[in-house]
Amino acid sequence: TGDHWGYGIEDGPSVWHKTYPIAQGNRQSPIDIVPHQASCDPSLGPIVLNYDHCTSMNIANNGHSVIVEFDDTDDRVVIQGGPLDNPYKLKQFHFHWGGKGCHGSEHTVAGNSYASELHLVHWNAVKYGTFEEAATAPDGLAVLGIFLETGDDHRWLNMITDALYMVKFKGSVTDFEGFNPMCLLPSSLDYWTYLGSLTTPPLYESVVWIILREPIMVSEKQLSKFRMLLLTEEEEDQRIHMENNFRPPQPLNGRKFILPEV
Ligand SMILES: NS(=O)(=O)c1ccc(C(=O)N2CCCN(Cc3ccccc3)CC2)cc1
Ligand SMILES: [Zn+2]
Repeated sequence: TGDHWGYGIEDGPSVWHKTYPIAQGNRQSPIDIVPHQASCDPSLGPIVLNYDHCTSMNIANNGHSVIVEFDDTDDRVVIQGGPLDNPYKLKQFHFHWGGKGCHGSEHTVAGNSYASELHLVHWNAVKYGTFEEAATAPDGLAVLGIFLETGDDHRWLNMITDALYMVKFKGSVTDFEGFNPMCLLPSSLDYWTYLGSLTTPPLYESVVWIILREPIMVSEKQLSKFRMLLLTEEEEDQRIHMENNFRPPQPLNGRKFILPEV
């Protein structure tokens, strides 16, 4: 079994529906966010993040992205407020990016895509026993999406990009402890929110999306280090670089993306 999906012509987003029919479901992600078409909901409060006790464990190349995993056995790293009825616990974060000089965000804003997009994946540990169980429930996951725009060097992203050479090959993992993702947040927590799905197989429709409106700035040099990652394993002869690992926007199907009263 294992994943035989990817982002190429043969195995990319346009054929995922053959193995994962939910790809053509009615709450798929990502979407194109058109700010002036957003609905206002004054009852939506601010997002509250509490990442202070950082319990990152490792950084890994899973053949689709680079992922930093957290120890979610404690209840310390949480997101709450906004559209969320419960506190959710941080499980992992990962990135999506483009090729050299190409943009690679998943969500777009009025048709414009950013260079990259960071996803902080949280799960509803109040209602569900495990991440895997939550990942199949309509209110199981909350993913915080942050856009990355090219500009100045991001001083804290270097901690991640400096570790990427250790996880060059698919299937590689290395210790990565004590990283606090608070350092990757923009100055404003203003957000849009909508109900959607995982943007990779199995594409479960289990995600409350919270997309921050303000991007963070990273340098082209930092982004180029993500493209050094390989889709292929160490023992393989072929070396295929990991880039353009993003799904394009999906039909809204009548969904609204909402912003709190500005
Ligand atoms: N781009 S994203 O939408 O933010 C995103 C979020 C989370 C994942 C994620 O963690 N995985 C790996 C493992 C768990 N599966 C679910 C599962 C698979 C098999 C048995 C039960 C649940 C989901 C994919 C992927 C993508
Ligand atoms: Zn993602």
